[in-house]
Amino acid sequence: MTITTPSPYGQSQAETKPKLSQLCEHCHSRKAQIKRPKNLQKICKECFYEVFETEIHNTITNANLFHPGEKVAVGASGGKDSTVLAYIMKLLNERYNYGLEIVLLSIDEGIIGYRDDSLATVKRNQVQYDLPLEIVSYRDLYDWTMDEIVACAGIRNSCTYCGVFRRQALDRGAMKLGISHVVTGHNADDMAETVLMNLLRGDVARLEKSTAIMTESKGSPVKRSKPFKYSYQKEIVLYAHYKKLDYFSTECSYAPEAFRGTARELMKNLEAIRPSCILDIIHSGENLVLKPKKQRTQFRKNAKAGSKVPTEMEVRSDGSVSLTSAGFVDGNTCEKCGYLSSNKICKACMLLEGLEANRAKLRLEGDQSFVGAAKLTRTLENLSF
Ligand SMILES: Nc1ncnc2c1ncn2[C@@H]1O[C@H](COP(=O)(O)OP(=O)(O)OP(=O)(O)O)[C@@H](O)[C@H]1O
Repeated sequence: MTITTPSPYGQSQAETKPKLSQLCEHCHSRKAQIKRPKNLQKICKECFYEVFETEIHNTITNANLFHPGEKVAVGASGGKDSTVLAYIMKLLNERYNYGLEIVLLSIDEGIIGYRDDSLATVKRNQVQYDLPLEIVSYRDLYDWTMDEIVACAGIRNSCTYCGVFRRQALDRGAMKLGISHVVTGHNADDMAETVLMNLLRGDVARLEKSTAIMTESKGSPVKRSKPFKYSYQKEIVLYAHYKKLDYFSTECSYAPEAFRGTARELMKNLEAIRPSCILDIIHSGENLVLKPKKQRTQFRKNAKAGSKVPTEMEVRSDGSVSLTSAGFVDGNTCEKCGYLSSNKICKACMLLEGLEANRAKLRLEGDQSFVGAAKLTRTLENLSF
């Protein structure tokens, strides 16, 4: 088999699997079978499993991610990252006696032909890994599915809606299970991509948090962590492939957020020239020293006073939606849904308000059809809330 691995020096080139005569650079006894995307080391399958698993264990222990007796939910989408995460969490928990109680938590966003198929994979994983599974749907929580949202609000902002709703849905699902820690399959590529994106957008507030392995949002009792913070996407795929894990590999039916897609392309091009750049970008993000918050807040206030003042929701020129804080304090609950929120109205309710307004507008215009309504989608893509 030919593995297409980019050259670390200059132009991309197809590199073949190490020659069978080459010995593993790790154990020096077995034949090398894999060239590690992270450092181009030629190693055997067994050593690859060992280094890959040990690096994740080291990430977990260095960051003190868990404590014995803790109940942890694995955000399980059925995709490669979270499938490998569920497998590895179970494996490491048993190997190193973390003492965790692990549950699979899936969100059904209501995307026909995508999420229904990937959830079927999670249901098989539940049996394969012998882990309990909880499924929470947007339909039950918000009375909207993503298919309906896209038909109503257009495809351009779909990632924003989905991201806000999923975050809250994961929290709600975890709280329902009495769990206050969710782990997700976000990997090193995702993290480097986020650093780049925030840097390119000048989003200093997000830049500061983008390399955190554990995050706790204001107003949420559920913390999140990323045990794959230093794991390369390509290695996760190789691991899933060689371990023959059962995962769903189709991309989401809705286009990725435009700007993230561009940052991803940029990352891939950089990785092709210099594989270590993924870790280097994360390292740079970790070591960025930002101005003290007070000065930055003042700077933002001045900028706001002199220019267009962003309201609670702003549709940016690249099509993404920015939800800005209205300045309320921690510990509030949303006035509409009662869910914990640092704002008067939680982000999910703000988005739902916009959707309901659009739905009402469409009804006034006499158009009742939502699902698959291309004309409607085009019209609504020009609307902002
Ligand atoms: N529907 C979902 N239900 C539960 N967790 C989810 C869901 N979607 C995403 N996640 C969590 O968020 C992580 C990042 O999701 P993202 O949509 O960026 O997908 P991805 O990089 O393709 O990951 P995966 O391969 O696991 O689908 C996933 O690894 C998973 O842990």
